[in-house]
Amino acid sequence: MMSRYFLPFYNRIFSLAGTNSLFFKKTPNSLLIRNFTSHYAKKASAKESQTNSSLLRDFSGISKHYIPKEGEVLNFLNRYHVYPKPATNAETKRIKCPNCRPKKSNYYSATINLKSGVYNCQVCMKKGNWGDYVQLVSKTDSFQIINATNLGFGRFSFSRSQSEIEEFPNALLNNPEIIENFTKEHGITLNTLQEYKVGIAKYHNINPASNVSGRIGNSINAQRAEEMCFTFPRTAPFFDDSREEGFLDSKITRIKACSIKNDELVAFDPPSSVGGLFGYHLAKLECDTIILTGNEFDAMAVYQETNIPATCLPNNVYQLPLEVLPLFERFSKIYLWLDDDVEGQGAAEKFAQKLGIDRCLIVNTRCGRLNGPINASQALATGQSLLEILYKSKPLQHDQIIDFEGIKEAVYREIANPAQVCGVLSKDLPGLNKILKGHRPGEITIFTGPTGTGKTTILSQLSLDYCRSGVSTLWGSFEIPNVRLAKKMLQQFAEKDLTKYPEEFVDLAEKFQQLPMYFLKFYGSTEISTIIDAMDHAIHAFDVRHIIIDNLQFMTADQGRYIDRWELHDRILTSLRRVATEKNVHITIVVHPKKDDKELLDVSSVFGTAKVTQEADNVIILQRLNTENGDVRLLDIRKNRFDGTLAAIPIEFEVESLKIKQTRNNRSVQS
Ligand SMILES: Nc1ncnc2c1ncn2[C@@H]1O[C@H](COP(=O)(O)OP(=O)(O)OP(=O)(O)O)[C@@H](O)[C@H]1O
Repeated sequence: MMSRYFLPFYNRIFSLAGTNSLFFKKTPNSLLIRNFTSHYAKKASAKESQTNSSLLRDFSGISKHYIPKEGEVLNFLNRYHVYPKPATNAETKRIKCPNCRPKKSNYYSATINLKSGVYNCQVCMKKGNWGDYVQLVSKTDSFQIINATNLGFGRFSFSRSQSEIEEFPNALLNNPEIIENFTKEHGITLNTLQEYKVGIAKYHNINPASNVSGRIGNSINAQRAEEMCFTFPRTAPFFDDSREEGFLDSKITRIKACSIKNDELVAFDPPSSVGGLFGYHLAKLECDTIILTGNEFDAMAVYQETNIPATCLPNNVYQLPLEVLPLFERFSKIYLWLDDDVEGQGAAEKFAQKLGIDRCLIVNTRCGRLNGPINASQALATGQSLLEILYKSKPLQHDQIIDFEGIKEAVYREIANPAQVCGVLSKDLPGLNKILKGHRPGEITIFTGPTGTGKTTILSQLSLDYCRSGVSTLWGSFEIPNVRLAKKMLQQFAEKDLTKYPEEFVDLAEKFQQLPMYFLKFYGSTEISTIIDAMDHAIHAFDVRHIIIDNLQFMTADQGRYIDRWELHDRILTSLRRVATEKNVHITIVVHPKKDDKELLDVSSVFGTAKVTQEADNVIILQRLNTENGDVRLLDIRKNRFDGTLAAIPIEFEVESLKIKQTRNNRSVQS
């Protein structure tokens, strides 16, 4: 299924990022990219007869190289009530033109190819690729996805002036000892560092939450002191109209600061996400190939050894956000060189689909071996030939039918990384890992418990926990407003009552702003089709991997007047199951229990028919028991499709941090 991907939405992201940053006050990002493509088109036309129009047009949010999946075009048409009629062949259908639709005489004047999504109108002569069609049909800016920045958290502009930022590389040059240590440790030369404009500077608000693999500790309070950091600039092209013949240059749009002592401590300046990529300025106009790696060290290692421009993911998590997609449009070949493990290769496949699989090649650092270096920087450090590894890259298979040979490497990878197959681990609740083994994509979790026992509070904490380990998260809070939810989350993030420490808000908000955490603006009763559209969009635009719906009853209030309420819930569960499976995301749904006198709830207490819990992979019940020692709460895992382990964890609540933790000296109780 395909969602509505909007240009208005996309432009909003650009303008949000752009108008507020120091540099972009005069030059919003959208203008910058458009000017860049325009300039590129001018140059390209001199060399080859490229279609300028395709280079000049605005980016629709979907790459022009994107190939729709089987059935995606038809599903989209059905969703928008566009019912195609037969045309000349089975693959092509007649549709109402999205451009000249208002005129009745022009009904069904356009054709669309159900495989490629390419459309063409014989009346208004409008034609375009799948992204263009989606953009035309999805005209209304109804996407209601926001992040902490939109909620008013954090900072939008650089912490210092552009001229100070441009001095960072010189500060590095004045520190030969740092250069020597870096070169020795990573095998990356001073020349490469300079080409990438790497520098050093002091940053104080280092964020241990931004981390790809989540290997770092939890304490965010220990990081208040200033740290000397390497600075890795993100650059974007800039076209200066004022100069004769135009002038194409690049400007620094954002800095990633990374502690010299501990490269897992990271801060972004500005904290809000902005268009621009590390080393993008190295891809000159004539370049048609780029390598996308997982981090700056890999990008520099690859560029140094292959001489092919290499960049890395912008946000330190497995996320290729909409802001940077247009920067890849001009390349005809993109190598995806992410970590050769389950997570990395899963992300590489997803990004290849997003960028267009026909122009992507996937690099496996291990080249099918069970062990060895996992990424480019490790390969460089162990003396491997990066060029040889690059030559062995392979395209992603189109075919639906595959033999064992085709999946052998993926099977090896799963054998070599059993922990990653189990999913992302909770840092706050190790007891939960022992039972559920981890937070896995493609699953549905039903979370229930009596009213007011702390379901939202726990899910807020858990989602934050996974998000800090790099799981991009979308919250659908239909009961409590986003500002209240975000406030609760920020208190859990700070691990203290912020009303007592208001002076810490600014720093914390900046850290929080950098998390891949998004919120649906919908509130109260909302149609499931609207929600699925928004989910699809968030999955495409922000690589969301965890979606929380809190809660099913509020989301469906006043709906299903003509059908049974339980039947409505069944239908919704079927739709959400399909999203979880097809898009490989984890969906957690809060469902209130039936009105029941039972003190101890069980799977049959979940509101609705048995289908609700049958569709679920996990059922977690927050139990509240009145004992002689008072009120006791348990996280009771009553269904676990992954390995069947069932148990209950006694929990206690900390009022200051609004967080739960496993009760001390109290092991989980086997069900
Ligand atoms: N384990 C707990 N022990 C005591 N109080 C808690 C606990 N968890 C949350 N609370 C407090 O209880 C209140 C309700 O919490 P919360 O909104 O998370 O409950 P809920 O189960 O989601 O409610 P509802 O059923 O209305 O959706 C909040 O004020 C919260 O701080």
